Amino acid sequence: MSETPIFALQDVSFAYPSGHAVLHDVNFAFEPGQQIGLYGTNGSGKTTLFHIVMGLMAPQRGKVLFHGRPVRGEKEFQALRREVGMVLQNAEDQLFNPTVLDDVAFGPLNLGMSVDEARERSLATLKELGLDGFEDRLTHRLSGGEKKLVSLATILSMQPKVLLLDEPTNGLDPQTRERIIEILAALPTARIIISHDWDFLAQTTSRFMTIKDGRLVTDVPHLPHRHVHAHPLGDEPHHHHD
Ligand SMILES: Nc1ncnc2c1ncn2[C@@H]1O[C@H](COP(=O)(O)OP(=O)(O)OP(=O)(O)O)[C@@H](O)[C@H]1O
Repeated sequence: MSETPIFALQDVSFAYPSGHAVLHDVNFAFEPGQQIGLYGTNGSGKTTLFHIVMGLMAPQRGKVLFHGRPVRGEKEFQALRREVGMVLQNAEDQLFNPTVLDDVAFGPLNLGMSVDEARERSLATLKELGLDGFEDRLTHRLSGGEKKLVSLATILSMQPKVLLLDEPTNGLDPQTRERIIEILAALPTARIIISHDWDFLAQTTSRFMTIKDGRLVTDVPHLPHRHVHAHPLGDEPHHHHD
């Protein structure tokens, strides 16, 4: 018997106001403990899917469930966002405070922590990400990779139960990417990670899902290799039969 999903999408269809239909009858249940890599070609609707889960956009058909109940209003989505933290594809969209500490402490303060607790939590998170000493830096002056790391810190500092990461390794150098792998590999937190970086997904998730033509089409355990050279969901390798 499976546990109640943390969140689920039920018959979700979504089109942008331009008429561009992106998702078609998507059904998906995210169960506790799952660590999923989400793959799909550019423009296939991965980010859109995340935005619908978080309540940033409403589907024309179907619904989002949170712990088995339909999520209807902003108040209910706020409850969902306490458990599900999303790191946006574009760090610039996530950072809106003057300093790094303000940004990283924003979530914890919002969750009701005291200023001291929030500061302590934020400094610890920054340290974990190798960003000691960054707390007083001005966010708008950071490099692209640093912004990416700080945006991850703004979510990790809230210690969400589920992490939704939208292309977290984009623009990172190999060492920084490796650090993110180490951090995520050590975290037990359930997650969905959108990425085209197979090796990264192999090290930070345990299943693959693909989205194609607006439908979730694959859900397979993926290769446990540390270095994945082949496209695991691509063409079948040619088998030679005797
Ligand atoms: N605000 C919008 N208005 C109209 N169309 C949009 C809007 N945002 C996204 N789209 C279109 O919807 C489709 C899905 O976009 P989405 O960002 O979800 O794809 P994605 O799978 O995350 O892509 P990528 O891998 O390139 O980030 C794309 O064709 C995109 O051009």
